[in-house]
Amino acid sequence: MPVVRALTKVAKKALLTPGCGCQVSAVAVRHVSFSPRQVTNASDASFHSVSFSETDHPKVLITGGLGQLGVGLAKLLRKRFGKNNVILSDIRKPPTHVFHSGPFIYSDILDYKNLREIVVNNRITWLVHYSALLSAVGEANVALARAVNITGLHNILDIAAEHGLRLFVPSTIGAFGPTSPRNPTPDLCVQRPRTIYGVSKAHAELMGEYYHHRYGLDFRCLRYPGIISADSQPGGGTTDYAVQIFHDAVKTGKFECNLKPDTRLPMMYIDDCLRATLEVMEAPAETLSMRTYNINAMSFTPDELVQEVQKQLPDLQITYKIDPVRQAIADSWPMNFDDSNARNDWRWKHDYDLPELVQTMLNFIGSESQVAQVS
Ligand SMILES: NC(=O)c1ccc[n+]([C@@H]2O[C@H](COP(=O)([O-])OP(=O)(O)OC[C@H]3O[C@@H](n4cnc5c(N)ncnc54)[C@H](O)[C@@H]3O)[C@@H](O)[C@H]2O)c1
Ligand SMILES: C[C@@H](O)[C@H](N)C(=O)O
Repeated sequence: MPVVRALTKVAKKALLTPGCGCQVSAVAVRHVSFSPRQVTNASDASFHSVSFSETDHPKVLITGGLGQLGVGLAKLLRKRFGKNNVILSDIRKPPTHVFHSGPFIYSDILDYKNLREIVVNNRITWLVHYSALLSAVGEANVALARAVNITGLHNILDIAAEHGLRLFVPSTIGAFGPTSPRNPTPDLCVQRPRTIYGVSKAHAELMGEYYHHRYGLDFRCLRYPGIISADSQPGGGTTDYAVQIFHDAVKTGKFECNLKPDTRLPMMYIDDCLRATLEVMEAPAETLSMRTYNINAMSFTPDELVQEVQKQLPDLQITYKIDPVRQAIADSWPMNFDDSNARNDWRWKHDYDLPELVQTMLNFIGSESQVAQVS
């Protein structure tokens, strides 16, 4: 299915599906006796009620875990901390293989009381907050994106502060805008994003850092580039073309690209992204000179990606049908990301450049499609 149609379908689904977070108008009003607003100085942050010895494994909750990144992260964290120490959650129904691979729980991040109950009953110590509406879907439904990405984040921050959790919230290249330096984009510079997604992520960075300084919240944030994965589908972003091309190339030998051939964006293979997430979560606090870091691996245009894929599949045919919404977003985003602070502070290092990415994606999708043909 062409990407544009797939996106429209995702956006419509987000608008129409009951329980997809659309109960925005009924956002839960908080009835709690504690609020970080009641904490009067940073030293009071020692109220943390959960006893968690450093020698224990963390007990992790992942919100929005059924999207492109959550299932892979759960797999990585379960390998490290044990299957039952990592709980996936979402508002969607998990596929059978995910349901049987470890603990799964329903959680709508707009339901503050339910979220708190899950954290308390499961003695959660780390929270990875993945729920969000991405850039293109967000522009198609600003009210829902504002509710999930901003109101939802407020719930997460309060619960994390209240229960002394280590909190990871991903940000994005989309937290920058047309007035930011684009080549390269450093950690600290002008941030005036022009999408609701970008505005909500810049807000998340600032709120997380504020809670860190004000209440001692252990907030950690990475700005991810566009993430490319073979066994999970992107949720409606501007960088989705760089995933879809591999599926179409293997299955039909044709690809219609919705960005111009010379649109350069930072990108990363999913294994690097998930490993970075674990590494920054495990980094000793004293190594973190900042709480929000750019991370980077490679940067390419559709034309450069096509040329690399054509080294393996020379018959691949490309056409361009530009989506004006996505093109305008991409034109306002960084072309190259400066991640030198992550590399210096906690030794971030990517494994996959463009050739390894293309080889890995084609191997995975190619072998999957062979299995499908046989069965
Ligand atoms: N994938 C990327 O390229 C990329 C790049 C930069 C940053 N990020 C960030 O990483 C995180 C995960 O990204 P992803 O690609 O897996 O996203 P995704 O869109 O694939 O998945 C998001 C998930 O959030 C869930 N969700 C929506 N409303 C919810 C609600 N009210 N309560 C609970 N869950 C809800 C959805 O059901 C979905 O499964 C997001 O915060 C995203 O902004 C992703
Ligand atoms: C870059 C990232 O945040 C997401 N893949 C998007 O395009 O919206």
